[in-house]
Amino acid sequence: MKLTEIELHNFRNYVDQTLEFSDGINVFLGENAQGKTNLLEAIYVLALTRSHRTNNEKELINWNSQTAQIKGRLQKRLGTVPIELDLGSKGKRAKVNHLEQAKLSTYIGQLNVILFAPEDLSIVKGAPQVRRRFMDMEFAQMSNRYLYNSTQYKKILKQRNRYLKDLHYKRQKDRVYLDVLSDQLSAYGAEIIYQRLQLLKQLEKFAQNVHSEISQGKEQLTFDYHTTVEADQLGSVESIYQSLLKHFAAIKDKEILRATTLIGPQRDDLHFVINGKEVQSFGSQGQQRTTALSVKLAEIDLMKEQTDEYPILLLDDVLSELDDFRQTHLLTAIQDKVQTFLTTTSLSGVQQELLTNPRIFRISEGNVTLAK
Ligand SMILES: Nc1ncnc2c1ncn2[C@@H]1O[C@H](COP(=O)(O)OP(=O)(O)OP(=O)(O)O)[C@@H](O)[C@H]1O
Repeated sequence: MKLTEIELHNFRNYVDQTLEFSDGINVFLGENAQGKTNLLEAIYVLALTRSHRTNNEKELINWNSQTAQIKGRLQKRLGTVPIELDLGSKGKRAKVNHLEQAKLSTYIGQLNVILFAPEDLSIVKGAPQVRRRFMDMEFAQMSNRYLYNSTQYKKILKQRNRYLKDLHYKRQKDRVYLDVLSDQLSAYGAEIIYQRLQLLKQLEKFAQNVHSEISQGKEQLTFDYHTTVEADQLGSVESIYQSLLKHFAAIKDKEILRATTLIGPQRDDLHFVINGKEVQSFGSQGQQRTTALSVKLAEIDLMKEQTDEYPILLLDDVLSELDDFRQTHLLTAIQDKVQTFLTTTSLSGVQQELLTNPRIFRISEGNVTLAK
């Protein structure tokens, strides 16, 4: 899938702007606060009807206007598709092929995007819940079964935690109901852990390729899923279920004392390992950034497997996070695969002669000129 053209009316600091894009790499180049990210945001909003930067949609509309409009032309395998999003005080209106869509859900998905912004570094550096959230969000998008299991799991987890509190504070005696909840939680938990492992295996394969390419084969990235389930019990849903049940039985008193559930997928973590060393603890800043980027870029391949079309890639201020060598390798690794849009204040670290057919837009105070 490619976005061949975008037209903006009163979107942020763009009153009337039309841009035609390259199939490969498109660069929005300029000083700070000139409107680079606004362009990337416009593409994101066109795709998902909401911004990655703000929940207040009024901010997206130019200060001197009441409405804004973003139009895009998509090149898909089956032909050209015009899409359009209108923003105003009465809400959003979306069109596909000039036809207004009754529901935004039929519109979203026309243009698939993957965004990588500096905040995504927290997948590597952040707390475990960031990684669990990452897995849950990604895998729920890819698998209805995963979404179902995690919804059920959360429901039962809530009940179980409430019951543990009752046992703790109200000194309730009936532990049989706790066993029932432990059994249900183990069943859904086992499904989740098993599916995470399967999907992580696929993601790891893709991330390994990207990482190896960016680091020129010097670094091998592997994933390590941390869970209380013993390594030799991870092979099937049934054995994970049995293991969780056994652990629940063993820690019953402790859980009542702490009044909360102490094991399960909501406590697991994902560790990233480069050449045998954990990146979170031992990786350099550059390695941590490359890892986050590799994991994010691996989603491109997973999405392609899923939807049969490549998404487009948005990179917000990512180059400055990488050394010159990795900047060039990142861009050459992705340029023939996926249409890319990136914002940067400088391209001096990139060997531009290695880019095929890049289009470089220079942005200054909301004015766009084609530099190449
Ligand atoms: N609703 C709006 N109407 C008009 N101008 C706006 C609106 N929202 C933001 N701007 C202007 O957009 C500019 C910021 O643009 P943007 O966030 O794209 O910067 P940038 O070029 O990405 O900079 P940086 O490199 O610092 O991130 C600011 O000058 C701001 O005043």
